[in-house]
Amino acid sequence: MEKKKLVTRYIPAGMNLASLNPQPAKYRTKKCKPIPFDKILERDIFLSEDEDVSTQVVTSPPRKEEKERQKMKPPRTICANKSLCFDEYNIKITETPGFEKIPSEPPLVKETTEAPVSFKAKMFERLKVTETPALGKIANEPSLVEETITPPVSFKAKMCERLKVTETPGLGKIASEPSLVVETTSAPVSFKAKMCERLQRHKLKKQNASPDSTAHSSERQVKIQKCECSDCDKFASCTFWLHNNVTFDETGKTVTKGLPLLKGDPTDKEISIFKTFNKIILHGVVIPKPLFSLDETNIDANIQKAMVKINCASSKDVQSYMWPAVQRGLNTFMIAAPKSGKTLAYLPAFCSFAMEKNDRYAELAQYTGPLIIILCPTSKNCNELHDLITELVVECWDAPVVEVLTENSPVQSDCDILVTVPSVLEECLKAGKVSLKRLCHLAIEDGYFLLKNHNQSMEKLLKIINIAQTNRPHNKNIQIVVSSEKWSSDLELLLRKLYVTPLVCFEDFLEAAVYSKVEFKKKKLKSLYKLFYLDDVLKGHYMTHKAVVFCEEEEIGTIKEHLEISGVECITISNDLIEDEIFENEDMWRSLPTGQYKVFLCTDALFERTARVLNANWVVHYSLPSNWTQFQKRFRCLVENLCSPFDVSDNIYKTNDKCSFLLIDEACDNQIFLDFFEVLTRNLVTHLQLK
Ligand SMILES: Nc1ncnc2c1ncn2[C@@H]1O[C@H](COP(=O)(O)OP(=O)(O)OP(=O)(O)O)[C@@H](O)[C@H]1O
Repeated sequence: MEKKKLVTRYIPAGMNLASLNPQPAKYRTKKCKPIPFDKILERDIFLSEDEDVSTQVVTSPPRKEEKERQKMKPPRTICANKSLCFDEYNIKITETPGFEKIPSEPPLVKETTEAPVSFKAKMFERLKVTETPALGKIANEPSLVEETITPPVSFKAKMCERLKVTETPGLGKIASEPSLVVETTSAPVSFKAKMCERLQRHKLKKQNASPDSTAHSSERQVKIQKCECSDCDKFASCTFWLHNNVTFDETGKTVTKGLPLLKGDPTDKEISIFKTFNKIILHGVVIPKPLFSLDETNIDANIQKAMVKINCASSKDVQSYMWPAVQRGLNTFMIAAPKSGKTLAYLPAFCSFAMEKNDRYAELAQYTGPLIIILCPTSKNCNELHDLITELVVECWDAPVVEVLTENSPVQSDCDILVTVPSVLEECLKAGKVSLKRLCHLAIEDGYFLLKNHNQSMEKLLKIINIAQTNRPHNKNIQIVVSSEKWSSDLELLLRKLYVTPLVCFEDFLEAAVYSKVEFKKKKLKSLYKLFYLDDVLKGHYMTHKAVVFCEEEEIGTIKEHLEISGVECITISNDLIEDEIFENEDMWRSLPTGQYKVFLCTDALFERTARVLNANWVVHYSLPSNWTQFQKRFRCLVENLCSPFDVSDNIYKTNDKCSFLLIDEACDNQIFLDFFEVLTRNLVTHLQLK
């Protein structure tokens, strides 16, 4: 049926129409029974075909004239119920398909003189009929009907209240609820229009939810009334981290979700490849081909120019592997020394992503919130990072919008890169000032520090991001990049919990040993007894556990002699050997079969001249080196036996599979000892909880 707009006038809710505008007796119906609202026919609401809609009146005529006009008018049969009286008052109804059609056609009844209260009653009646669990029940309808003398605002306010209370994410909020309450003198049509629009939206969403609309997707399809996981329950009941136009609770709607950030139960044996490239240890399911210069990457040309300007045209060791990995969207953990280029390993790629947002993330254009979040330990770090980004994008005409958030304040809606600290992000999410709907990349600077010292905020953020990611109405995943100077049990927990196993990259052999759960043993004793202790450690084990012993140059002769007297065979390299002889010795040691191993005895300086002493099981620190860096480098001898925490079984310590023995005597350098002690404590406590 073709719809026509109806000319009518505003009747404030609650006003007794009969008293305002009494009808001549001849037009009054005889005790006409009110007809329930849901029985009203479409034709009762719309004008008949021959009605001239061009004569729509927008303003009410003067009351006297109007009365006269009413008297002259023949009785109308437009409304089945006088309480609607749409044709007689200037209410302009813009009926939309959102209103349900009324199926049965009751006989038409002439206009009645019933009070406008019935309009409210009908509205309630109608709402009751179309009641859904999402809208909830009206608690005190009868009393509402009685309140006909209350000002019109109360009806609207109550309706608003009701809508507000029963609001669900599926229905979305009415954009301007407060104004509805305030605008008590404006025409109720706006309220009605909103109701219509809302119903229409609801109906449209139902239509759009046909399986075909998402059938093309190859990702996980989750049928959402509400997904059955408890996370979704949480999401449905607590929407503070997302704004309110997400549509998840639509009956029968199929939504394609992205992969979660975290998984429920960690599984073993996930990392299959462990590779060592000169100074870099990589562990991951896939290891991308390294790139050694900027022009091999897909980083934006203008960002490359900026990198060249700051003398970063060729990659640092970590960057060689991280540039391609980050570019491919892999989750990555990089553990390397301070100023080793960790930030510039991911930042240029992230800035490029933000600049390509119109192509790369076209489907996210309708959402707000940052595409990239970078979490730093302090506000100072945030500002430094902001400066670095500015340096990188200075030449770009389409530079991303970058915002540093160091206090709880609203984030620009067009922000692409948000740099902040965990506690502030947590607060902003709670306050609904940041949306995660567009988030596709998350960088955690100094992961060791953040997971240890901001563990509670980090815990919440990771969980919230995980929930948000699995409940967003699109299938984009969130890439996570963690940079850190140290490895810890907190990082291990995060590694195990990430749904997509990351590529782990170490530039530090000691940190890789911590990662691989090498057992660290220490013995404090007088230097006189060190030789005897060394005997004890090696005798009976050295043939089955390849050992490298580090000592001072002047100690080599004594140790070798002592060990040989005890029946422990050694291979030594000393300063008087030329390169070829060193190579021969290390080659021989490398190729010894199990059960016939010999101890490899060397100094730090000589060890640095070797390239292939990589497959030891034990590293014995007979003497400490002069600095911490040399100490860290000693762990290179274990590198071929390192494995991921996924591969380490519980009884690893009982097998003495990979061990470090530290002999501490009077000559021990205090600082190295303290640093080493700190390493020992790393795996003792896990601060993060990601249940
Ligand atoms: N490829 C490169 N070539 C030359 N210099 C580089 C390169 N990458 C980074 N640098 C320089 O190294 C310094 C540190 O870089 P970056 O901030 O990326 O390291 P980082 O490991 O993240 O540092 P931090 O320990 O402060 O976190 C910067 O001054 C930067 O200019």
